[in-house]
Amino acid sequence: MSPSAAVILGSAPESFPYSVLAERHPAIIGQVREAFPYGPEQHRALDALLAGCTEGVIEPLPDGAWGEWGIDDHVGQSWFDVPWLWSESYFYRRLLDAVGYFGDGPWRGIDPFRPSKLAELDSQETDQELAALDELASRTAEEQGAALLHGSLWGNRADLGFRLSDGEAERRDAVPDLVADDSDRLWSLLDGTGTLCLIADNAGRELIPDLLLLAHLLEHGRIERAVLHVKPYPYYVSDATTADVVDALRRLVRAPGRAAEYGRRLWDAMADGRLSVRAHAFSCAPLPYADMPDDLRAEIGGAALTVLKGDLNYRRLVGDRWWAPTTSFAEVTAYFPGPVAALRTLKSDVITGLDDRTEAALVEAEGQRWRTSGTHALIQVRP
Ligand SMILES: O=P(O)(O)OC[C@H]1O[C@](O)(CO)[C@@H](O)[C@@H]1O
Repeated sequence: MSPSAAVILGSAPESFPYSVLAERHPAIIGQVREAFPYGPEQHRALDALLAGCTEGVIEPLPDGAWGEWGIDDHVGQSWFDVPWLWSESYFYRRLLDAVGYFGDGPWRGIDPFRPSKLAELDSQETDQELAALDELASRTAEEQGAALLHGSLWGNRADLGFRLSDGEAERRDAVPDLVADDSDRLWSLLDGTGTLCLIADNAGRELIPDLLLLAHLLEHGRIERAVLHVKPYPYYVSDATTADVVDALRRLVRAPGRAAEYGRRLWDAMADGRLSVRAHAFSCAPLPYADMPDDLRAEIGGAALTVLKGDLNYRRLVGDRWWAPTTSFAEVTAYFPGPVAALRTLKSDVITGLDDRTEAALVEAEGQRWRTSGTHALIQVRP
């Protein structure tokens, strides 16, 4: 029998999910309001959303949207009483409606999070991270691959340093930064044949290292093709869309040093089809990947490996549930149509696949803070 556990809701005061619904969402509304010179219509809609998201109930979406994603089961319920994953996702959809993103007016298609994404791309930290590529050039291909894999992993914390993994340091630590590390297994699946699907997470300082990793894998013949799955519309503040991929590639090709070479190779790979971008509607669904539609299942099932980046994708991959931390990652991902890897820094309560000793050491050192602090990460693979 496949394992099961209770779905995470946002209803428990003091819990992390509750704080996201009660505090983080109102703060995001405030930031979006500040970012653009919206008119009275948008301000009124944002006011209504602010009141609704903390004290109201789930309401129908325009044009009967989300019928296939369970909205009829939730209309009339408090935002805090439906699955947290569903409620958060619904918040971003409602926010886009409020600012006219899907409307017929002049604000159609304007990403309310674009200013913060661009600021990150333009930051000094991004300059420094790209400059690190010059130093990396003298390393072996394996060392470069390991560094870029870790860059992509820790980029999920927006704290990228192209860290060459220091195995010694990790053994010295009582609680390792990396709480599970299947990277050898991951490399063994990249044998040069087939397609890698990379299901991206954030734009800016996470997407840049994701792209660098893809450039390396293509250049060194570890994969034949890559498909980068991004969001069809802005989501969870910084999630990458096609426009963000374009911005990141333009940033790379204009950078000094080796970064531009990586950018140029990716640009060429886009032109000849070895790298493509996909923005499937289900990428913004409020549901776990276990519910993915048949066309996506077939597409992903044909890949040599699918890599899911980030915390939200991890929640959707294993199911946003109160798993016991030692629940088998292989069992909860058995439904996934093909080999799958998760690269994630830990930013929410969900966790699977830990061994007893690691869990005990984490709890001993930090109570339950390790689950949400973003200071730990994992690489988990189910071949
Ligand atoms: O960008 P990531 O790694 O997907 O993290 C986003 C995470 O932040 C949260 O929105 C909480 O703040 C989680 O719901 C989500 O899992």
